[in-house]
Amino acid sequence: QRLRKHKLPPGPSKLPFIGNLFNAPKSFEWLTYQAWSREYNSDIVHFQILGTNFVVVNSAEAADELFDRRSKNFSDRPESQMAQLTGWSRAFGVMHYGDDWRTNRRLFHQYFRASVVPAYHESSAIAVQDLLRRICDTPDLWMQHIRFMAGSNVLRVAYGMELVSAEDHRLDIIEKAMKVFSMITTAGAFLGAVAFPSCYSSITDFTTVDSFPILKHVPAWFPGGQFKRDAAKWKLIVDEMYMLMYSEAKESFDSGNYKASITTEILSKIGQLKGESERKALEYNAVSITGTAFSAASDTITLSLLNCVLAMLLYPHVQTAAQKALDGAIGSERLPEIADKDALPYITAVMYECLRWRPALPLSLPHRSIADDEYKGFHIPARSIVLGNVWAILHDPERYPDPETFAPERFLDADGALRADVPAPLSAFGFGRRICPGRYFAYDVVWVAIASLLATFDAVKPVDEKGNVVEPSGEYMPGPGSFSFPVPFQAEFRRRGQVQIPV
Ligand code: HEM
Repeated sequence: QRLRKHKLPPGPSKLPFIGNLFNAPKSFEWLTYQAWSREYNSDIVHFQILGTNFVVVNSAEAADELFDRRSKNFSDRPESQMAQLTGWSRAFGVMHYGDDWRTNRRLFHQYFRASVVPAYHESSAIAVQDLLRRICDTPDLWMQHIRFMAGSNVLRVAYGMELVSAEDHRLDIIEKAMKVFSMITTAGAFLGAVAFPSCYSSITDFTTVDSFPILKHVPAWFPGGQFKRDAAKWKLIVDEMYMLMYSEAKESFDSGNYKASITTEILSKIGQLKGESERKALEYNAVSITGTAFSAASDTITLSLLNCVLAMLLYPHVQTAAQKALDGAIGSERLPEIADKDALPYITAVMYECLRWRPALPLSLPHRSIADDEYKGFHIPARSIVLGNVWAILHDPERYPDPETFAPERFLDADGALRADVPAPLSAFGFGRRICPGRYFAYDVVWVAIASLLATFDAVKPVDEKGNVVEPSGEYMPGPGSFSFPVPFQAEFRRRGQVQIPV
C-alpha cells in the first residue's frame, strides 16, 4: 500500500506477489536492463521479485548522484544467507555497511592504497616474466598461464608464498571458491532462477533462502534442503581458502624463516599488541583481508587479460599500433616496466578499453539502499537491491561513441596523449564507498602484463590442420554469476622483436 502511494521508477509490468519472477533476465542481465532503460526512457528502472525491490542504475549521472553523492544511503550490501552458509560472509566485499566492514576496509586500504602499491611492482614483474616464459614453453596453455600469473602474484604479495605449478592445490581452491562467490553475489539471476528450477538446480534454493531467510533452518536432509548440502560442501572450500594460506604464512613467520608479505606485516603488529582480545580481533581481520585480496585479485585480473587477448585477435590493427608505440618509446630489446607508463599512453588506452569494452563484473556487486529515497521524482524504497549497470555506463554512446567497437584511440588526443574529457572506465571498479579498493594494484598488474605480452608476442588467430583460420566466437558464458567470462577460445602466440625475458 505504501509503495502504491509512491511513484516507483519505470520497469516491466509485475504480477501480484511474484512480481517479475518470470520476466527477469537469467543471463546477460545487464543487456536486458540497458534495453529496459531505453524502452522506458529512464536512467533508473525498477523490477520486483518475491517482494524484493530492484533498482538498476544505467547512467553515469545517476550512479554519481546515488552511489557517490548519496553514498551514506547506497553503500550497504544485500542480506545474504548463502554468504553465511558458505563462509563467504567473512569477505568484507559482502559485509553490511557498518563497523565490521569499515575496520576491514581500512586495514585493506593500508596495504593497497595508491602510495603503497609500488612496493608490489617487483612481484608483478616477476609474475609477468614467468608468464612470458610459460607461454614460450607451452603456448597452448596460455589461458592457464594467465590465471597462474594473477594467482601467484597476489599469493606472494598477500602471504609471501610461491606457486610452483599450475596443479597447485591452492589455485584449484581459489577457482572453486570464486565460482561460489560469483553465484552468491548474483542478486538478480538468483531470484529469477526460481522460475527455472531445472536449469538452476541448487541455485534455485539459494534464491529462496535469500528471499525467505527462515528457510535457512530447514535441515540439510529435508526435501528442498539441497542448498544446505551444497553450502556445507562449499564452506569447506571457502574456509580452506581463507585458512590454509594464512596458517602456512603464520607458521613460517613463527619459525622466523619467512618472506615479507602483508600477512607477516600484520603478524608483527599482532605481536606488539598487549590485550588478547585486540590480538584476536586483528587476527580475524588479517585472515579476512588477505583471503579477500587473494580471491578478489585472481579472477578479475585474469578476466581483464583474457578480454585483452580476445580484443587483439579481433582488432589486429590495435595490436600493431600498440607494438609500434612500445618500440618507439622503449625499443624492442627490453621488457616494459610500470615506470614506463607515462611514456606509453597508448598502452594505458588499450587497458582502459579492455576494462570498458568487456567489464569483468558488468553489474558490479549489488548494493542496497538503507532508507527510502527519491531520484528524479521516483521513489526508491528502503532495502532495495541497487545494481550499478557498469555495462550500460561503459557502453553509453554519448560518452563512448560506437561503444561495441574496441578502439583505444577514443581515450587519446591528436598528439597521442590521454584525453582529459573522455572518462577513464572507473565504473569497471564499481561505485561510491564500495569502489574496488584493489584498483591501484589491478591497474599496475594489468598494465604491465598487457605491455609485456604485446612487446614479446604477436597474438594471432590459429590455423587448423585444414588451413582454416580458427575464429574466436567472441561469446561470453551465460549466467548466473557476477563475473562475465569469455567462452574459451584459441590464440597463437608468436615471438616478436628481440626482447630478452630474464631467466
Ligand atoms: C581489473 C581488476 C578488477 C576489477 C575489474 C574489479 C572490480 C571490482 C568491482 C566492480 C567491485 C564491486 C564494487 C562495488 O560494490 O560497487 C570490486 C570490489 C572489491 N574488489 Fe575489486 N576489481 C579488480 C581487482 C581487484 C584486486 C586486485 C583486489 C585486491 C587486491 C580487489 C579487491 C576488491 C575488494 C576487497 C572489493 C570489495 C570492496 C567493498 O565491498 O568494500 N579487486 N572490485
